[in-house]
Amino acid sequence: MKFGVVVFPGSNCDADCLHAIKASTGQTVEYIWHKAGSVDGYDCIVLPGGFSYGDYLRCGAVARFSPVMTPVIEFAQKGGLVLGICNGFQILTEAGLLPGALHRNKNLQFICDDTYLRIENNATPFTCQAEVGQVIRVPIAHGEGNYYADPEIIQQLEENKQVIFRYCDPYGEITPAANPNGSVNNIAGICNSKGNVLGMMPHPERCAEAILGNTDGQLIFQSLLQQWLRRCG
Ligand SMILES: NC(=O)CC[C@H](N)C(=O)O
Repeated sequence: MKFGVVVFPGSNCDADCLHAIKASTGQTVEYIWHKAGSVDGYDCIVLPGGFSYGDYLRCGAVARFSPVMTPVIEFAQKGGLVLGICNGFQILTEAGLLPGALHRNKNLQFICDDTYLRIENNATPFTCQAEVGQVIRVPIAHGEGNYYADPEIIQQLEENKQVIFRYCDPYGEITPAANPNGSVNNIAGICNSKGNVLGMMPHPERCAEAILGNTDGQLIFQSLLQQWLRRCG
């Protein structure tokens, strides 16, 4: 399986992603420069976290027009796997590959903290190695992570089980206190209706190695590998 991690000007989690995906899956992982005109040959595209284009206008609003986004959108529309982490999630909403938007955090501050996430759906390529209801600990680091969509969109997301991760307490309870940024329904990550595009604000690449004291993030990368082996192996 071949992963590609897109590097935008201002990405700062690209190296972490490349390293964590390699360490978690043993697969080939390469950088893709934002000016690339093609993503041919990749099985999964990762849009990493960071401050693409200095977060000018809104987070992700400029990166969405990077040349690489044309082939990434085509790849996603053909069913290719796309994972957006933090700034990557923001870029996916700006590009229209995922519904809704990431607003400023409710407290208007940049938040860097550990969060607990409840896995809401394991019938996706990103969570097939997880149990529904499983709680994982994954850090966040963002200023604009407050997920918002119109009530009709939220209803659709909930009915179609497109909410994949929800902020919860350590016991899996979805409480207002466990919601770090004001996201509607404690939403931390969603997928598109086909299930091949996922955006999440927390950073699995920052908790995917024993030396970091937390390997929970491996679950996402290992799920991607397992579903690929099942389909193509
Ligand atoms: N870690 C990140 O990707 C941060 C995303 C974005 N710059 C924000 O602050 O919300």
